[in-house]
Amino acid sequence: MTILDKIIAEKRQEVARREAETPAAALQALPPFTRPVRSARAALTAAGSSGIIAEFKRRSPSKGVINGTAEAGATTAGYVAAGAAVLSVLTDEPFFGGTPADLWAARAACPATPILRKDFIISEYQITEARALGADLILLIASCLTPAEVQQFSQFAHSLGLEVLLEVHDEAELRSHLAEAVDLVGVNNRNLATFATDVATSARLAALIPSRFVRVAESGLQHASTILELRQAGYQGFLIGETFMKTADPAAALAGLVAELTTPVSAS
Ligand SMILES: O=C(O)c1ccccc1NCC(=O)[C@H](O)[C@H](O)COP(=O)(O)O
Repeated sequence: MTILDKIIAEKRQEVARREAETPAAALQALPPFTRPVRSARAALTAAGSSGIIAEFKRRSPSKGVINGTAEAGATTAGYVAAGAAVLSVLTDEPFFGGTPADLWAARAACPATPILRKDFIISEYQITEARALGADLILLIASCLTPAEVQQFSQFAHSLGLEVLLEVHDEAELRSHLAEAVDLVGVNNRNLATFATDVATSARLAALIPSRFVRVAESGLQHASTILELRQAGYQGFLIGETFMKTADPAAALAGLVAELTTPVSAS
């Protein structure tokens, strides 16, 4: 059993529990359910966008504790001030130490910035929950879903006004799961079964993603030079968690990266 199998098995129990506690109708009655959605597509493709999707990530199965003290509202507000185009907030508790309350806190602190609910979506209930928590887009992971589920969940997300980021890791997943209904396509450089991370994965798959989708490179990104290379390859979004969160000041780490991305290379 891989870690992903374990995450999904636990997620099925968690979702059943949450749905029994708070039915979808109750979520639909919460004020954020009808708030205007901010478009991640628009934020990533706007002129001058940093393209950075800055992630609030306390811990992970591959790295253990990354940051045991950061608070979601303050950290995401710092990210926005430092130039993040989009925010990502992990809401999985057992494996990542995130909570739905983290998403609430980020939403309250950053009303104008698109927020990705980063979780392992396996049911429409979680998409309704994402909307009620104040998210603007959801993640669908190809390796956890059938192509038919990607289609169904994308259409359901759109019916709630949410955008969809489809995550793939290789050519086969891209071929089998890419659906017209998704808005952004992310290439995860991390193999979720083995944790092996190689940024060359994004470079390899770039040309296979039709340009009508916003391309997002995910995981293992550390250096401005890598981001500049991936921009050349056609990427407009760069999902980064650990590189920022492992520092004492995640927002300052992001500000440093943004400064490097915008500093012209000297001709000497
Ligand atoms: O990060 C993990 O160890 C992990 C393990 C199993 C499933 C998902 C996992 N990560 C989720 C992500 O996609 C990353 O949080 C995201 O792409 C940011 O990655 P990084 O910049 O390397 O923190």
